[in-house]
Amino acid sequence: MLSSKLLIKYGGNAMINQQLQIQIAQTLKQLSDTGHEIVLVHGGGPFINRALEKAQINSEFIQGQRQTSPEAFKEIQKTLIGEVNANLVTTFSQYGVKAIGLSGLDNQTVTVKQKKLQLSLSDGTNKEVDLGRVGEITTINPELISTLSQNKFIPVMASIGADQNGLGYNINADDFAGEIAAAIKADYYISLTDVEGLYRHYPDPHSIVRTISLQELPQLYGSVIQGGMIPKIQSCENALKKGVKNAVILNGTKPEQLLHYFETEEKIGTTIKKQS
Ligand SMILES: Nc1ncnc2c1ncn2[C@@H]1O[C@H](COP(=O)(O)OP(=O)(O)O)[C@@H](O)[C@H]1O
Ligand SMILES: CC(=O)N[C@@H](CCC(=O)OP(=O)(O)O)C(=O)O
Repeated sequence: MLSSKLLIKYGGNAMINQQLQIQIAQTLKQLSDTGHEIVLVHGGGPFINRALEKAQINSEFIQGQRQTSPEAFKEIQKTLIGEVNANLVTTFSQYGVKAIGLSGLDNQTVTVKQKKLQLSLSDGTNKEVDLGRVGEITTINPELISTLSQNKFIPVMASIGADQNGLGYNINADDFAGEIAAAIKADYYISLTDVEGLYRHYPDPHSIVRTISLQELPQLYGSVIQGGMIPKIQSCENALKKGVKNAVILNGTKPEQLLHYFETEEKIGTTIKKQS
C-alpha cells in the first residue's frame, strides 16, 4: 500500500490491558515507519466508568452518549487527559512512537456547542433530551495536528473540547474521531473496538456484516445498531459523507488486525461504503 493518511480511533474497550496497548504501539511504529501519516483519537469509557463510580457520580448512556453533569465532566476530563492520554503516550513513547498527547483544547483544535438528542417515541412524537456537558463539534482547526503528523509525530488525542466561552465539554470519542478524520482528509478512518465489526444479530460474531453502504444504514439504527455502536457507525457515515475515502471497524483486542487489514482490505472487520 502507498503511504496514506490514517485516523485511528482506539476505543476504551480495546485498551483494557497493558499488553494490548503495547501491541498497538508496535503496530503504530510499523505503520509510521512505512510512511503513513497517523492521527490517533482514543476513548476511555471503562476508565471513566471506574472514576465516576469511585467519585460516587451516577451516569447514564442515551444512544451511546453519556449524560454528563458538571461534576461528572470534571472527573471525565481528569480521566481522559490526566490518566488515559498520559498513560497511552507513555507506553507509545517507550516503544518508539513519536507520540504527542493532546486534546481538542490545544490551540482550540476542536470547538463545540451543547449536543441535543432527538429521541423518537413509540407514539410517533419526538422528544429532545438534555445531555448536559456533552459537546457537538462545530469547528475543527486541523493546523496543529496536521503539522505534527506531516512531521512524523503521532498526535494522540483525548475527546475533550470547549465552546466559544471556554467551557469544557465531554465529546463521544467516535464523534470526535469521525470529525477529525474529515478535517484532516484521511484516506482511512479505522475504528478499533472490542467486537469484530457490526453484527447483524449481536452478539453472534458469525452474523458479521462485511460491507454495508451508507444507503442501507438508516433502517438499522435502533434495531441492529445499538448502544456504543450508534455513535461508531454514525461517525463512519459522517466521515465518508465529508470526503474520507474508507471507513472500517476492526477488533482492537486483536491488534494484529490493523496490519492485516492493509494486506487483505475488505476480508476482515466491517467496511462502510459510500455506494452499494
Ligand atoms: N450490532 C452490533 N454489533 C456489534 N456490536 C454492537 C452492536 N450493537 C451494539 N453493539 C455494542 O457496541 C459495543 C462497541 O461500542 P463501545 O462499547 O462504545 O466500544 P468502544 O469503547 O470501542 O467505543 C460492542 O461491544 C457491543 O456491545
Ligand atoms: C459523550 C460521551 O459519550 N463521551 C464518552 C467519551 C469517551 C468515549 O467515547 O470512550 P469510548 O470510545 O471508549 O466509548 C464517555 O463519557 O464515555
